Amino acid sequence: MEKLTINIDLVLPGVPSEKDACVERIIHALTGRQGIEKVHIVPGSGENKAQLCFHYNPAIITVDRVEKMAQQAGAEILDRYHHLLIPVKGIRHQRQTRLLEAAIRKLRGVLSVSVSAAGMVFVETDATELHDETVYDLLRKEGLTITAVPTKAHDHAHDHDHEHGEEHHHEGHDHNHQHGGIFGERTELIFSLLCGAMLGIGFGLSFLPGIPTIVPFILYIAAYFFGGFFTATEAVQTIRKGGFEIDFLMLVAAIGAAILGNWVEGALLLFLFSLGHALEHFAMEKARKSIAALTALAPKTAFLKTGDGMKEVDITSLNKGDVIIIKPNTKIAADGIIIKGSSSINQAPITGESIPVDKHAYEQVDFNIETAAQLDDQYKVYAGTINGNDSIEVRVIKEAKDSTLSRLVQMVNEAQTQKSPTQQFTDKFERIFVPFVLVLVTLLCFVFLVRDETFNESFYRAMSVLVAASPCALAISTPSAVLSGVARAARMGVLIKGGRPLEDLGSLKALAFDKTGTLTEGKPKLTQIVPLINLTEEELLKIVVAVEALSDHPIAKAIVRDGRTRLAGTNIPVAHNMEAVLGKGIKATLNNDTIMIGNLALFNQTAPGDVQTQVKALEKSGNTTMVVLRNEEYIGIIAVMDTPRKEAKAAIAALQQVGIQKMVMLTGDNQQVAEAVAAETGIQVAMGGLLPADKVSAIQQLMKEEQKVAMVGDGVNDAPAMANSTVGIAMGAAGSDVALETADIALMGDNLSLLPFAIGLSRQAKKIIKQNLVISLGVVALLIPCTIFGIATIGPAVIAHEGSTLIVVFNALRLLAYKR
Ligand SMILES: Nc1ncnc2c1ncn2[C@@H]1O[C@H](COP(=O)(O)OP(=O)(O)OP(=O)(O)O)[C@@H](O)[C@H]1O
Ligand SMILES: [Zn+2]
Repeated sequence: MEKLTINIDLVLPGVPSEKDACVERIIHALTGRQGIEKVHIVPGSGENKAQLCFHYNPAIITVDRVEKMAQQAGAEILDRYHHLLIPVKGIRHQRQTRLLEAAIRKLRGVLSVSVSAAGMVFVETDATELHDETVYDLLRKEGLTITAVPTKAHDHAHDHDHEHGEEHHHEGHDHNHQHGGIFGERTELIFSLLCGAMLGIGFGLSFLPGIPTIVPFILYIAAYFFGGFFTATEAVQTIRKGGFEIDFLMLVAAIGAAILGNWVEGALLLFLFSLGHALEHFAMEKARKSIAALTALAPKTAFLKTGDGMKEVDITSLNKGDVIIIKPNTKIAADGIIIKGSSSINQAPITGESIPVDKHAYEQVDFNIETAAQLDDQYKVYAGTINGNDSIEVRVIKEAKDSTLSRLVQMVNEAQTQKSPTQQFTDKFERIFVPFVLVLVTLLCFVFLVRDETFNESFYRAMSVLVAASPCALAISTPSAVLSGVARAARMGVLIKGGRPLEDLGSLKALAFDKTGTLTEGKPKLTQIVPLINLTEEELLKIVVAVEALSDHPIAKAIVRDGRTRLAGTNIPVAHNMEAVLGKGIKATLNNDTIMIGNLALFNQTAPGDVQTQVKALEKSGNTTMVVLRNEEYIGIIAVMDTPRKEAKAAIAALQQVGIQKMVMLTGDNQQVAEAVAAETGIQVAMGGLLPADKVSAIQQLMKEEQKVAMVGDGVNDAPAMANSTVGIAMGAAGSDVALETADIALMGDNLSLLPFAIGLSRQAKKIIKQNLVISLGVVALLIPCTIFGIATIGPAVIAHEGSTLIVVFNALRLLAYKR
């Protein structure tokens, strides 16, 4: 049996993560084919992307063939399953999203669908049954405008041009369908105000003597028209789809009032209802615009270097490898590596950190564009960030659509379509509650049969109860808060991938941290070189640097960097056959010697007593210590020391303040160092000497004690622990695609101080969601008995109903202004 691992994004380019259904599909498609025994996912960690691992029998099938099969299956799946993320305009409120979802779901070939009230439609389709165009057409038929060329999570280069054309082609004609109407976006609000005006004037005139009764009557009819126009259009649309919602019921109530001769009351009802809706729509639009503002961060054009001059080009026409010139104090147009000049760059638009970061040119001229994303942050710039006072030249390493900013915007857009647990609960509640209300209202219409009252009175009571019991506020209470929370976080450089992580983060009490790179800088310094045999420090260091040069562990990088400086000028030999021993050390061959470098565990604690004592002594003083073995001989000890991040202590204290009770550090480093760092940063519990698998069990144990636990890490050797926690939080995600993709919450900046902000914001969001539930359910609970027993009539019922809807929306909007 042989194994072959292939990066998932090579077989399924553009698939957002290994959790995507398409990964399951490819595994399913390939498992059991002749010669292939097993296919499974190897989760990504650090800069290693997630991979597919194929276990195949080389006697039956060649490695080339396996690879071909994987590529082919991947292409077939991507051809077949499309993920469409479509930004639209014209969704007016929460309820409409459910109708839309239902309508889209009815199309044959739709696998999943989710619509956010802020105007983002996510559809997963089986393209053999359904053309993307059909989905777009349906959306247009529903009166929506598609505001941008839909981004496809699964991007096929070949059908892109075609789509572009189609989009433009349709645009002009869309406008007729749009809700807007003659006064543009504000039409609904203006109509409702007109309704109110007509009603007011008519009502006033009805008291003046000498005015024929027909005049106020005509004004009331006009008020009905303006107040009922949108409500009626919507009700008709809903009924055509076989649904039926509060719009229809409002209309029935208004028409009922008119039939009974109570035009004033009916018009008042329509006025309040339409005004409430217009304002609700207006408020949601505000949250949506806050997200849309992110997209506007990137400049539209770039200055492309051409020979000795430059020309302004559209950023979409930039290719990897192009060189662009960034003028002082302008926005950077693409993700890239600085190749000339140095400048201090304001990365706040992406990372939320307002202190500019000094960056300079990468010395090596012809670097590999494909792996350049892994270079150190000091050379890397991001689209959307702002250049300081010096001009720089940047080699583009990502196309516009793949830039960190584009990915961020796309993920924020996706996040809005993910329903939170509370919203799932309220949706479910409504499904049970609404039929119950309808039965109650129907019964109430017939009260006049058993009580001494007129049908009019019974009908009125029934209508008041109906208005009182409509759960409009409930429906929007959670999505509005999630939307505002996600939008606010994104502006600070914190990506929250939906309502679930937002709510979880807001309710957790325990946090686990990775040490290296999370609580510490992750850039240790070489502190000790101790030869154990007759070797000079220099000779020992040469061996160590040669071996560690093959590893990309942060410790290895540190040893190589500092070692090279110390050995400046001398020749460093080249080692071969590197093998990493997870969480313990490495092994390699150098001049026919086998060299092993690692902690005591690597040698199963069999190192001689005096070596152990020396190691323990070094560890006591906070060093991460490694023993060097040549063949059978212990030849030396080297030690490195990492420094805690300067913001760590304050961040931990702030976390305690926002109510995180338990904070634990998990590390592969030795217990002494773990405790030293814990003491310096203020963490209560330090657990050292953990292998990645031990970190997972530590998380599981914590979850048993605390229910919800977040794991904060940098994605290097802690991805499995992050995946097993309630919420995985990645730091420094701007520089690491993998961290950005796999985490539930990503801090774009490499700075811990965003964490208390994110947690504070989530707590606030959670609090607001709770308040909103109490308000919306409370009003309904109070109003139902009040209307049944005639304490409140339809007028107050409408006011309370619309009022509570507006209160919850505006309550949620407070999150947009959340300050740390
Ligand atoms: N390339 C290497 N060279 C020498 N020692 C190594 C190497 N990789 C790992 N080790 C040893 O194994 C230990 C655990 O490594 P591991 O990668 O699990 O954790 P870490 O990076 O030290 O800390 P954290 O778990 O907080 O990220 C290290 O402290 C070191 O002693
Ligand atoms: Zn395997």
